[in-house]
Amino acid sequence: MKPGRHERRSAEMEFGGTLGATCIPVFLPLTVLYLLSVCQSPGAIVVQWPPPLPPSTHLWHPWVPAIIGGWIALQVFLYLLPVGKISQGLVLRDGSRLKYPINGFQALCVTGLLLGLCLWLGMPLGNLFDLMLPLAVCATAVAYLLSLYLYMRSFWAPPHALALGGNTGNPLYDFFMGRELNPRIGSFDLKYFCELRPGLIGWVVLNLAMLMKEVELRGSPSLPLLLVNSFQLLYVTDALWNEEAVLTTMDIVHDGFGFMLAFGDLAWVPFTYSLQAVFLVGHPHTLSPLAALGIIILNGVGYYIFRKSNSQKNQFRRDPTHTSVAHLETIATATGKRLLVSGWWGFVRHPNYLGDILMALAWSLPCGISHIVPYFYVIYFTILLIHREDRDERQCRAKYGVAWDTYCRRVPYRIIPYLY
Ligand SMILES: NC(=O)C1=CN([C@@H]2O[C@H](COP(=O)(O)OP(=O)(O)OC[C@H]3O[C@@H](n4cnc5c(N)ncnc54)[C@H](OP(=O)(O)O)[C@@H]3O)[C@@H](O)[C@H]2O)C=CC1
Ligand SMILES: CC(C)=CCC[C@@H](C)[C@H]1CC=C2C3=C(CC[C@@]21C)[C@@]1(C)CC[C@H](O)C(C)(C)[C@@H]1CC3
Repeated sequence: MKPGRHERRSAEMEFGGTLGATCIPVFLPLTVLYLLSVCQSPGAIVVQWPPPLPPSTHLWHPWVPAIIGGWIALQVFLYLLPVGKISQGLVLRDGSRLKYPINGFQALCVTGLLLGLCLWLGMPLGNLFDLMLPLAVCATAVAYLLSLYLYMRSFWAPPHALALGGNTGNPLYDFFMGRELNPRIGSFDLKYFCELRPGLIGWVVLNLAMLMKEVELRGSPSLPLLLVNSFQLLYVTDALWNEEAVLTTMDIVHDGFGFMLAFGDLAWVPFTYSLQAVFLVGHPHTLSPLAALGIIILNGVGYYIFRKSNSQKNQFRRDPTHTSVAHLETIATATGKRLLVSGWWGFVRHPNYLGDILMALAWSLPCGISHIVPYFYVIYFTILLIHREDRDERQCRAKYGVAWDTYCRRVPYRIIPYLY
C-alpha cells in the first residue's frame, strides 16, 4: 500500500523526533552492554578511563541463539495453551474489540516448574552469568529483526489499524515508534505477548541464575541477593496475576509496536532490570538485619501504594458502581467517562508511579551505597515515569479538556506530594 494518503505528518513528534529516533536505537543497546560490563568488572565504576569494554569475543557464544530461540518458543507455546480466560481489549477505532488470552500467570508457574526440573537434573543455570553479554547482543538482534518485520508488514495494514503516533511518514521515526497498533499473526498478538512474557519472565529467570552463580561461588545465597530476587519476583508475579490490566495501559491502547517497545520488552527489561543481581554476584554486600527490615518495609509500602492505586482505577473503569469505589468523589468529563478526585487518585495524579519508584529504590538499596550502577534502574525509571506522566497528561488533556484542568487544580501534585 502507498504510504502517503493516511499518514499523520505531525509536528508533535515524541522522544526527540527524528534525531531521537535515530540515536536511541544505537545508544540504548550500547548502554545495556556497557552497564553489564561495568557490573561484571571488579571496580564496577560507571565513569572510568579506559572504560571496561569487553573484547568482541565476549559478545558472542554459539549456544546463545539456541537459548534465546528455545526460550521464545517455550513462551509462545505457553501463550497458545488453551488455559485461562479470554478477555476483550478496549474498543478500537473501527468499533471492534480484540480478544486476548489471560494465562500469563500460568505461563510463569509452568516456567517455574520446568526450571525446577532442569535444576534438579543438574542444569548449570549459574552459567548464564558468563553469558549475559552474548545473551543481550542476541536479544537486541531479535528486537531489531522483529522491528524491521513489524515496520514492513505495517504497509499492508488497513489505515484504522495504524497507531496515531507512529504514522508520520518519516521512516526512522515510524520504525522507532511503531506504525501498527496491534500487529497479529492470526490471533497471536505480538505486542501483548512481548510486553509480558519473554522479557518479564526472562528477567526473573536471569535473577535466579545470578543466585545459582552466587551459590556456586560462595556456597550459599546472600541476604541482599535473596531480597532482590524476592522483590522482583513479587513484581513480575503481580504483573502476570493482573495481566488483564495491561490491556488498558498506554503501550497497548495508544503506542504502535516498533523498535522502542520491541527492544524495551525483549532486551532492555531483562538485561537492565537484572543489573542489581548481576552486580551482587561479583560485589557481595553484607546487610544488617535492621537495614534488611527497613528495605523490606520500603518495598512493602511501595508495593501497597502501587497495587492499591492501580486496582482502584481498574475497578473504577470496569464498574464504577462497585462497592469498593462507588463512594469515591468524581468529576464528569465530556466523553461520558468520569475522573476520580478522591481516594488514591485524589492524593497525587499518579499514585501508582510513586509506589513503583519506592519499590525501585528498595531493589537498589540491598547493593549498598558504594556504587552507582545498582542505582541505574531507579534513576532511569524515575526519568521514564516523569516522561510517561508528561505524555499521559497531554493525552488526557486532549481527551478530557476542561475536566482535566479541573482535576489538575483539585490534585495539584503529579507523583510526589508537595514536591512534584
Ligand atoms: N516497571 C516498568 O518499567 C514500568 C512500569 N509501569 C507501571 O505501569 C503501571 C501503569 O502505568 P501507565 O500505563 O503509564 O498509566 P496509568 O495506569 O497511570 O494510567 C493512566 C491513565 O489512567 C486514567 N486516569 C488518569 N487519572 C485518572 C483519574 N483521576 N481517574 C480515573 N482514571 C484516570 C487515564 O486513562 P483513561 O481515562 O482513558 O482510563 C490515564 O490515561 C504503573 O503502575 C506504572 O508505574 C509503567 C511503565 C514502565
Ligand atoms: C528505554 C526503553 C527502551 C523504554 C521502553 C519502555 C519499556 C521498557 C516499558 C514501557 C512500559 C512498560 C511496562 C512494563 C515493563 C516495561 C515497559 C515495557 C510492565 C510490563 C512492568 C510490570 C508492571 O506491573 C506493568 C504490567 C504495569 C508494566 C506495564 C508497562
